[in-house]
Parts: sequence; structure tokens; C-alpha cells
Amino acid sequence: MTADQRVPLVAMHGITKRFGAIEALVDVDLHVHAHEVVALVGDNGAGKSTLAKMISGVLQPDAGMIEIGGEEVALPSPQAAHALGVATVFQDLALCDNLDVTANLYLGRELRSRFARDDGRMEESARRVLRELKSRIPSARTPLRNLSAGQRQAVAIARTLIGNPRIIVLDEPTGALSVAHTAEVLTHVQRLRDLGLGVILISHNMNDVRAVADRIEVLRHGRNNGTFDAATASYEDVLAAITGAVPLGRRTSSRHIAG
Ligand SMILES: Nc1ncnc2c1ncn2[C@@H]1O[C@H](COP(=O)(O)OP(=O)(O)OP(=O)(O)O)[C@@H](O)[C@H]1O
Repeated sequence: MTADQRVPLVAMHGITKRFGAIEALVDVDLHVHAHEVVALVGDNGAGKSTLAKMISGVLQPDAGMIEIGGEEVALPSPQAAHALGVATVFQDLALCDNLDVTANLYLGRELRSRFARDDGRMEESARRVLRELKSRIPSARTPLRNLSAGQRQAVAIARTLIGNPRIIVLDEPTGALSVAHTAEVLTHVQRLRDLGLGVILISHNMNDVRAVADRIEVLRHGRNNGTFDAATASYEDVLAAITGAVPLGRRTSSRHIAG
């Protein structure tokens, strides 16, 4: 079976979203398979976050259709998206400095034994998830305030794994990180793919994108503006699609690329 014949984990068709007079997204398509990292790139205001918020149930499209596992779905809330296996790490990470790693992973969904919070089970499961991610965080009991920016990002990613998601959306996970921490986070992204998840990676950084993505989807002014195989795409061609600067000659249409 070729990649195109597989049912995507998530497929968005003809997504349109307006904020008053602003057309944030117009007729946008996006799909992601299992074991695939799709980078969503574009200039400021291209519509990346708006699209991510729709997969995450934070925003709803004005038109278009979203399928998960081949079934059309409604995602009226983040809870609805979560229940269907979509997990998102937004830029603010939503972690608590005063709590340790385990407490952050289980924030708002603590495991309980019959009468009390089951700290032992949570810690064991936190250790398992960190191992799965190949994280270098020293202990599941380390207070978050002692972790580096890269390790915090790892905790935020690990937190999504607690809910057994199928699709993970990462919004600029390396935005504020040093080179070493960026490399660590990119390893985690690869690990998510190895675990069989579909990953949507929003990024401004072409080096990161080319290091981990299988496919690159470009948005420009709220519209699809090119699909590239990350292994073979030239930096110039992707940049041209992002900025609209260069003729489309060498760009590959989304219809010609195996997803
Ligand atoms: N809540 C909102 N109300 C009004 N306009 C919005 C809102 N959210 C986004 N927009 C507009 O929609 C367009 C797309 O924004 P979006 O944040 O999705 O772009 P982006 O590609 O994620 O940009 P960036 O890389 O700067 O985060 C922009 O013109 C933005 O100003």
C-alpha cells in the first residue's frame, strides 16, 4: 500500500476561517499520517496557529471538514479534540514551576487509588513516558524550576503522551531554545514519530524543519502554497513558497507528493 492509499490520522479539507474582515484561512487542506512529521511553515500571519487551533478544538472553521481516522468529526472544544486523540503543546507550555515533573504530567488528571491520590502510580507512569521519549530529565521528581528550557519542552511533550494521543500538534517547540536544547527537542519529535504518532510541527526554523520533518506544508496569506518532500526540497524553493518571491517552477504540487 502506498502512503497516499493509507487513511490519514487527520485530514482537513477546504478549511476557511475569518476574523471579521480578515481571512485567516481560505480553503486550506492538510493531512497527516501515522509515523509522519508534517511541518507547517509560513510567514507571520500566514495562518499556522489558526489552523493548529482548529485541530485542537480551540477554534472552529467557518467552512470545511475535518476527518480523524477517516471519519468526519466535529471539534467544538479542546476536550472533544482530546477525546479523539489530538494533543497540543502551545507556546506557553502551561506548566507549573512550583511542581515536580510528575505533578506537571498529571496536572488536572491525577490518578487516584480508592481513598487518595496515587503518587506511586503517577511517578511510575511518568518515568515510563520519559523513558519512551528518551528524555534526559534526571528524575520524575525534579522540580520544574530546576529544568532547562529544553527539558521543560520535553515535559510539555511528555504530558501529551499521558493521554495516549494519536496526533500531536507542536506550536514552535524550539522557538526560544539554544542550539543544544533545540537538538534535544528535535530528538523527542523524532521519537514521537517512532512511536507511531502523527506530528504537526509549526516552526519558523528551516533547519529544524529539514532535520525532522517528512513533509513540509507551506501556508501563505492563509492559503496552501506548496507541499515539499523534506528530504529533497531545496531551502530556496521552500523559502520562495513562504515569501512568494520566486517562480513556482521547481515547486511540487501537493497532488504529486506521497503523504
Ligand atoms: N483572534 C483573532 N482575531 C482577529 N484576527 C486574528 C485572530 N487570530 C488570528 N488572527 C489573524 O489571522 C491571521 C493568521 O494568524 P495566525 O496567528 O494564525 O498566523 P501564524 O501563521 O500563526 O503567525 P505567527 O507565525 O506570527 O504566529 C493574521 O492576520 C492574524 O492577525
